[in-house]
Amino acid sequence: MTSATFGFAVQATCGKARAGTITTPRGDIRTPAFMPVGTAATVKAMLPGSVRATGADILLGNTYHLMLRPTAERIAALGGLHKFMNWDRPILTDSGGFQVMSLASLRKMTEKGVTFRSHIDGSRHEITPERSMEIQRLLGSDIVMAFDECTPYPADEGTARASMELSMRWAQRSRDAFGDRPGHALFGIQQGSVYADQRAESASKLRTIGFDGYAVGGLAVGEGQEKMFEVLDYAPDMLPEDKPRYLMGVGKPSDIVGAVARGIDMMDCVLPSRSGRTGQGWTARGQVNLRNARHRDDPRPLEEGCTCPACTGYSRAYLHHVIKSDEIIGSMLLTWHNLHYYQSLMQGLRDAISAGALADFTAAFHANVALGDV
Ligand SMILES: Nc1cc(CSc2ncc[nH]2)c2nc(N)[nH]c(=O)c2c1
Ligand SMILES: [Zn+2]
Repeated sequence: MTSATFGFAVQATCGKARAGTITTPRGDIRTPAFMPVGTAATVKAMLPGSVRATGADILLGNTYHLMLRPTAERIAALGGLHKFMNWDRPILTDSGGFQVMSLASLRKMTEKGVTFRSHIDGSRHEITPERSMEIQRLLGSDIVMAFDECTPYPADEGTARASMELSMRWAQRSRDAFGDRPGHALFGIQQGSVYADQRAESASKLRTIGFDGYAVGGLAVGEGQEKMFEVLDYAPDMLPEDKPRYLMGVGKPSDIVGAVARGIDMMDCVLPSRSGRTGQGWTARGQVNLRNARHRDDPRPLEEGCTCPACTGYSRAYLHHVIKSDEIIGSMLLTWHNLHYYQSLMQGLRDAISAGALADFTAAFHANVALGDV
């Protein structure tokens, strides 16, 4: 299905959890949704068709990486990011601030924006809310993120407040620069660290500005699952319930189950792809480290019953061998399996919410993980 405009409809709820659909001109996104990360215009070790085969409806791109190489102007001249990377479904792009703070050097932040030197070749660059909106427009992304500062953790109340207030001023400038782009969405990003009053002020400011969706930012920054859930016990409720809620940078499977139960509709994380390349397999029974010698004679698949190419075509012994030998197929198979597992988890969550049985699903999820890998 496609729609000329951007829309969101909730089809079912179970407690705070919602099952819904985001409609975009490039296709529908079933929520709760997990978005694979395609930082440099590729989900590493995967062809776009393979990403789709895992069940992904949308993937992520990165303003920071693409502005440095090959540049947004070059991608625009070549027809935009969808054509460039051969993915014709929705793309969400992050706005660049988070990556600048975590990757670039010689960073200088002012009210205007951030100047920095590229981690690739040391060249000087500047990102402002206006430049971030221009880059994401040049890329052609369907969901654009406001330019924000992800408040580091831990931050005292004064530091968190100054950071949140800067992000809210940048959110207004992002909205003003984005303009009116039917079929394209602009998402605001809530900050406020772990302080409920600041989270409320941030949400209120974002509502006043008005966005097509709202992200919970400033989490998954080292606070740990318990603290993250403590904030998620109230922060998503502060955001408009008729718009998608996106928790940025999350997470491992148990993070995802807990976040969905607290009202989150969209998540993204490099974990399934990045850890796949190091030989980590994620399964319903927990993590399996294929580098471990205990797998070298094991003829069984990574996960019994999994229908992905890694589990239907290969043994643990083979996966152990190609991972230890650093063969490219090892990254391909483990990434595919992990993304397939994550999408299966999302499908299970969507089905459980629609059946009003999320508590049972959650209990079974934790019971399976407790069984551990055999
Ligand atoms: N934890 C976390 C992760 C990300 C990157 S999400 C991402 N970008 C590309 C891939 N994934 C964040 N991004 C922004 N803009 N703001 C945040 O507060 C924030 C917090
Ligand atoms: Zn599998």
